[in-house]
Amino acid sequence: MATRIRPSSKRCAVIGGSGFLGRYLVEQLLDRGYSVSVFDIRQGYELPGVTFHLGDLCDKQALLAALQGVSLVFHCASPAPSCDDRALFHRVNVDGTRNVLQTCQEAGVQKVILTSSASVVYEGTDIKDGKEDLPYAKKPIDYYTETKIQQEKLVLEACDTQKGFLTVAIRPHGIFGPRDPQLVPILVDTAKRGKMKFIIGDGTNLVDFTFVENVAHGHILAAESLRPESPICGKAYHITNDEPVRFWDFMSQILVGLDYDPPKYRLPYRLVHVLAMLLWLLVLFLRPVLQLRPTFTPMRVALAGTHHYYSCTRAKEDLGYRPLVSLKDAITRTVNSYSHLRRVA
Ligand SMILES: NC(=O)C1=CN([C@@H]2O[C@H](COP(=O)(O)OP(=O)(O)OC[C@H]3O[C@@H](n4cnc5c(N)ncnc54)[C@H](OP(=O)(O)O)[C@@H]3O)[C@@H](O)[C@H]2O)C=CC1
Ligand SMILES: CC(C)=CCC[C@@H](C)[C@H]1CC[C@H]2C3=C(CC[C@]12C)[C@@]1(C)CCC(=O)C[C@@H]1CC3
Repeated sequence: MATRIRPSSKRCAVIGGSGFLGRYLVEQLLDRGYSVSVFDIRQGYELPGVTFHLGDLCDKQALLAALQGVSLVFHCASPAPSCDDRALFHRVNVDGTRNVLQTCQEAGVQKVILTSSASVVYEGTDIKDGKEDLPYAKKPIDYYTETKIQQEKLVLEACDTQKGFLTVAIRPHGIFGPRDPQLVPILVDTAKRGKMKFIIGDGTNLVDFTFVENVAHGHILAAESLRPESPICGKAYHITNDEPVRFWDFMSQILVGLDYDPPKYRLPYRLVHVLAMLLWLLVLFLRPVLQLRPTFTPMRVALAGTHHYYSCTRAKEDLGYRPLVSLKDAITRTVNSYSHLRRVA
């Protein structure tokens, strides 16, 4: 019979710890004196004090081995939203998360912190100062969001204070910062292809973009506040920069910071959305013979042309959360870190 190592409160595991957010989480945890194991399908970097366990989170035996002696688990692994593979999202985010919860219980883990997403309530229409009690989206904008909803429900429903198995979900929105493989690279690539000339809508829609260090900080506060008697058990928390910004101002600041021209011509939101829907239907129709990846998907157009910002009052009250880095400083640090993507004259 295998012997179980007694969990220590400063020993934690980060599932998805090789990824963008995961690595910041690992760095902050080390700074706070935790010993950290990373479980991921790839090893993204090397860092003294971090042990890597490579495997798929759907594989119970691999995960069980990585969770020995661990009392606290952060689960921030997911296929990238852009991959558009329904079966993969379901296998990893839903079945895989069920496996994470069962394996954590078997390994004697006491606390699970899930990285969910504020988009679990977003349906492509305006959300202004959205609170956590908004209902889950009935028509999620994509498969990624559909499975993030199911994932969050599984994790929050597994919370059982009697058994000492405690869970909480963090819902960040629009994470950005140095080393992000998504937001700035997509934006620069779009600009290089001459497709960043247009503002969709009137350009006044407000959105949350959240600096990655603030998101990691919110996760650690949640972990350290999670106790059987605390009000946070089984709840979801928005973590944002608490400074909603005009979507197009944010994009323009990054572009100008990297010497690209900001978008200046206005296009009506409804028109662009309908065109993106028609294009999407065409892509689906042609899919058996031709794989096309349009820049203007209905989901992207909705993200670019609607308000979607969220209140983080609950996190401030229950977790004592305050963003560590302001939006202004976050943008400066991010732009400076992407000097290799700067426009060459
Ligand atoms: N980025 C954002 O703006 C937002 C992100 N989130 C959530 O935050 C979390 C982290 O996002 P982010 O850091 O951007 O994502 P990343 O893709 O950078 O990190 C996720 C990590 O998980 C790994 N992974 C994927 N599938 C598996 C698997 N089956 N088993 C083990 N590891 C796996 C990935 O490997 P590989 O790279 O090889 O796939 C990657 O290393 C996700 O849950 C995401 O849904 C929520 C809101 C906004
Ligand atoms: C706040 C939030 C949910 C951010 C998510 C990040 C991405 C979804 C964005 C990163 C770059 C963005 C982008 C567009 C849409 C949203 C992003 C993919 C456009 C495609 C919107 C339409 C355009 O004119 C081009 C934009 C390129 C960058």
